[in-house]
Amino acid sequence: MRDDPSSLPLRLSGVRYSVGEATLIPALSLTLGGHGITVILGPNGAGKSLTLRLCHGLIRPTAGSVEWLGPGAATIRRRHAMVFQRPVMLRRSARGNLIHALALAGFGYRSRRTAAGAALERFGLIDLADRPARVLSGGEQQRLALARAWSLRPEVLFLDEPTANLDPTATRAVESMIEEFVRDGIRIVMTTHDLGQARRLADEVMFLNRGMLIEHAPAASFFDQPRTKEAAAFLRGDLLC
Ligand SMILES: Nc1ncnc2c1ncn2[C@@H]1O[C@H](COP(=O)(O)OP(=O)(O)OP(=O)(O)O)[C@@H](O)[C@H]1O
Repeated sequence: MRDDPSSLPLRLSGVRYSVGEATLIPALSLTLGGHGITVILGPNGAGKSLTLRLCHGLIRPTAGSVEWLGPGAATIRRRHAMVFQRPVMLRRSARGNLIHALALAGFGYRSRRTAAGAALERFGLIDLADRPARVLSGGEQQRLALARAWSLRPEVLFLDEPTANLDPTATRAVESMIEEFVRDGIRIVMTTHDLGQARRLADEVMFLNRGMLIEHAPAASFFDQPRTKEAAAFLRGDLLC
């Protein structure tokens, strides 16, 4: 568990995001605090990835605000990281990719080698350490991307469909890593299209449709008693309009 001051809660107030004439997110307000795993659900094009990108600061709202409100929010070191559906690996070994990310984050020569070794050990990647990262399988690359994010010690980790295109064994391996992150005190915010995975992992669910937050509820009540007809239809597998 971390003992440094938290940068959470994260508050989005009246966030609009437009590209040209198109308003993709009309008005999003939400607060993320506490611990555990928030799963963002919704049909294709609902705005799940855009919401993660807005939270992480990869894109800026056209209107409204994204604010980290905790006492640790002002510290210089970036407190949040994001892992994408298709991880970007540099043309170097698995270990080299970790060391490079740690160097960019300001780790010294010795400490980045130690931290990279620790991440490879911790997540069962040591046998792959010297292989070129780009020849690793999709599941191995995703585990390496997660280990790379973990090694940077983020407080919050945004994961965009971390198991898309992975087989059940690789999916399970990634889910185990996510559960370990939570045990380490990392706050997870992730998207998935896998409802089984959402049920296995989520502490709370944010359900989006057409760029709007329709429900934000504890996972048990969302799955057992969705409050809106849109969420109920989504859980039944019906098409939403
Ligand atoms: N730069 C952009 N320019 C125009 N439209 C965009 C842009 N980025 C996203 N969109 C549109 O915004 C909508 C929401 O996109 P987003 O990627 O957040 O959806 P999503 O919920 O993650 O969908 P999926 O489940 O298919 O990944 C989509 O209709 C998408 O086409």
